[in-house]
Amino acid sequence: MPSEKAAGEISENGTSSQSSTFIKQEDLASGKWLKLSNVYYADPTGRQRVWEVTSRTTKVAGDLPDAVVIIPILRRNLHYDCTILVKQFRPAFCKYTIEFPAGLLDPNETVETCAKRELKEETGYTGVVKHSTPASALDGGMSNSTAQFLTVQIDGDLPENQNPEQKSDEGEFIEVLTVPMDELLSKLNEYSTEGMVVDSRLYMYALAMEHTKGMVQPKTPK
Ligand SMILES: Nc1ncnc2c1ncn2[C@H]1C[C@H](O)[C@@H](COP(=O)(O)OP(=O)(O)O)O1
Repeated sequence: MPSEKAAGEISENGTSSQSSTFIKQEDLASGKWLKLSNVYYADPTGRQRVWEVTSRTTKVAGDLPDAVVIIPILRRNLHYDCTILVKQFRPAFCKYTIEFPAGLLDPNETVETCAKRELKEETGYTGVVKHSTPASALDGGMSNSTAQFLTVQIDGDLPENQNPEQKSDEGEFIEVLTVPMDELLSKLNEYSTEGMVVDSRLYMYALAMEHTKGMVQPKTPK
């Protein structure tokens, strides 16, 4: 029989017996690309609280992601499987970052079309979408920004993928890195040591692959 819970207590599946509710949003400042707002809400005890939130002005619709992130898998005859990463200067850090290819969703564009377009623009490669995630939070503590992650398989033996040529936007200067999947975590550690900032989703992807190889043994219930 389920045990009784105190008000606001979190259950095993993560739901709360009382929930927080939105009250109102007050916009504080807006630029061309980003907006800063105060979001007022009531916590589970009924107390009013405020949170500072950033959002993108480019959001197409609430139920669509702001961005699409591509997980490229490059398959070639007689080669180990590789992934394709992008290195670019990010003004937020004033440093170079290492990320999966990604981009903002354009109006009237599907996530699949966006993934293929961004992959072509940023890396020159053409591929096939194999898997897509739901929209997930990119930095929930400070922003409502979301992304869908699309796994795209690239047949590196096809003629169109022999000499991939980027189609960069004006002001975009992107270096393409081809990294064997097997060496991903150690390569990311190297980039980090060299002073580049590695995107945390990419880092977690590499770390999870190591976990599945048994670096960290999942605890099983006794
Ligand atoms: N905070 C910001 N400040 C200035 N330009 C921004 C911006 N956010 C987006 N942009 C513009 C610059 C580029 O033309 C474009 C970049 O879009 P993208 O290639 O779709 O995404 P990403 O930069 O994540 O790869 O959007």
